[in-house]
Amino acid sequence: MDSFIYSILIISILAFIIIRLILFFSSKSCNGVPQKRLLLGMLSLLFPNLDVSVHDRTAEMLERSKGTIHIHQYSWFTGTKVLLTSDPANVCHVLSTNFSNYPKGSKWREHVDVLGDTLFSADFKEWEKERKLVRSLTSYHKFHQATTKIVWDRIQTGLIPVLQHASKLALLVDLQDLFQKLILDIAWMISIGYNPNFLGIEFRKDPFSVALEDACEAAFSRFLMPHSLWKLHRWLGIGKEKKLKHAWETIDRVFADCISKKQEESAKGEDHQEGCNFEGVYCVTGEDKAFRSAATRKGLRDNIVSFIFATQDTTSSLLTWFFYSVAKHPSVEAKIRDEIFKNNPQELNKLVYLHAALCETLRLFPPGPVLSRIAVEPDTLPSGHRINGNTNVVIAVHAMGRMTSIWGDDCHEFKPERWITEQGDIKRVSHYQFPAFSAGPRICLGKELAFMMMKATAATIIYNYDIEIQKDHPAEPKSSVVFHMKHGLMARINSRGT
Ligand code: HEM
Repeated sequence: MDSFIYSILIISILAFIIIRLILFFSSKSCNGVPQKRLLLGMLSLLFPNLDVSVHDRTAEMLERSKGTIHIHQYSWFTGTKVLLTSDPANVCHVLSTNFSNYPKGSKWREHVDVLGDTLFSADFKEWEKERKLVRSLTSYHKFHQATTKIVWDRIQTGLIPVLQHASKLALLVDLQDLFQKLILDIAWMISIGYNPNFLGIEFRKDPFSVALEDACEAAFSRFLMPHSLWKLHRWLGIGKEKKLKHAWETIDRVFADCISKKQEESAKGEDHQEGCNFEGVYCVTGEDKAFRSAATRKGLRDNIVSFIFATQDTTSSLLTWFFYSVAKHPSVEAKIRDEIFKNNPQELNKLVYLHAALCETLRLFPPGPVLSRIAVEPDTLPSGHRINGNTNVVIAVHAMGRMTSIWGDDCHEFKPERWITEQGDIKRVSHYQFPAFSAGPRICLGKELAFMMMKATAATIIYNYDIEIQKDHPAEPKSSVVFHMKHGLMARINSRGT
């Protein structure tokens, strides 16, 4: 029955799309870009798993239209007009100068409803309050000390034994899966001081990461579909909505399990993280002294799930693309290793070339391929485009990393050197030109933490092991709000005996 309803739905949607495409192609060109190319570009944004080179074509198309495309015709599909931009001046205007006119909007909140009511989905006053709360945690000096300790401890006692085991038995392992588990354990430790130990030589199933990935895919497909269509899917309990329902249950179950185990540990006096995690921050700020009550437990659940999502999906995705890129560029790997040997793998601030190689990965494979905002009032952008209220402004973060107008003719090359000044420091690049961590008042709150985790993990692995990526492994991105690898990254790990 389920597949019957699904087939009928797919046939009617396809018929609808074909008719609309015929009408679409018969209309005139937009900004001098032929409609066929425009459609291809839109499709690449909507279905990033077509292949990575389609993203290059989106960048080309944006370049031809001077960085901005106003797609009036697209409104038939989502019910909203779309303006796609890669122009740094527009990015600055939307994310900073005219910030109050560009919230994420109520649809965004609905698309990521699995995260609950948190900083990520809030706008205006509610967002200000949430941001203040999370900031009070991330800028707390004890939080930095505690996170650094947690990260190194998980690498030494969690990651190294797994890599040693895989190396000894010459196992083929999925690096993406390893990074997801490592960062997940770290994120749980940071948020409530409890280690669920997903990373281990038993290669235990990790239902939480799978659930988060499914939730990301469902959120992405909601962005692509007309509102009423995904709601119909949800009502019928089919497709990605069915997966999301299961994912939601899993997330809630794992959350409840971790919280109760944490409470057991606390009751036994094994709590070593007083005042520097989410549980603690509620106490530190006096926001929510009674967080254990049912009403505030939801607040705690939403904040923790969002924090883990922000930390785990982004950082593990970037680490995966980093090892993929480094494997394709042995000279870069040699330079990173040389730098680590000259310094100490734990002195992360001295590892400038490694930092540059991570920035280069962020440029070419940003974990968040697009940023989306909704205009409240009509506005004129610095590029001269006039938009109506309710226009969806999409910042093409992924395409921006692949544009000659921003990065020069060698923009497709993986060249960490572009991030290093003549004095040997990291080059400062405007966030409006490189919005991988977003920019303006809503800029990512975890940039330093992310770099610390990525550098510590990468330095440890490159210092101790040779990573041999499986030949001809397909490196395709998933169709998701996060740029995960669709088939993971299979590799063998050879110990260097250092
Ligand atoms: C490579 C790693 C990371 C990348 C590329 C990244 C990127 C981003 C981006 C693009 C946004 C803006 C999203 C939007 O406005 O739609 C964001 C927001 C945010 N990130 Fe990160 N992030 C990373 C790691 C982290 C980590 C480790 C944390 C943990 C503290 C974190 C915490 C946050 C928070 C709390 C926000 C919401 C800020 C707000 O809306 O005011 N991120 N991040």
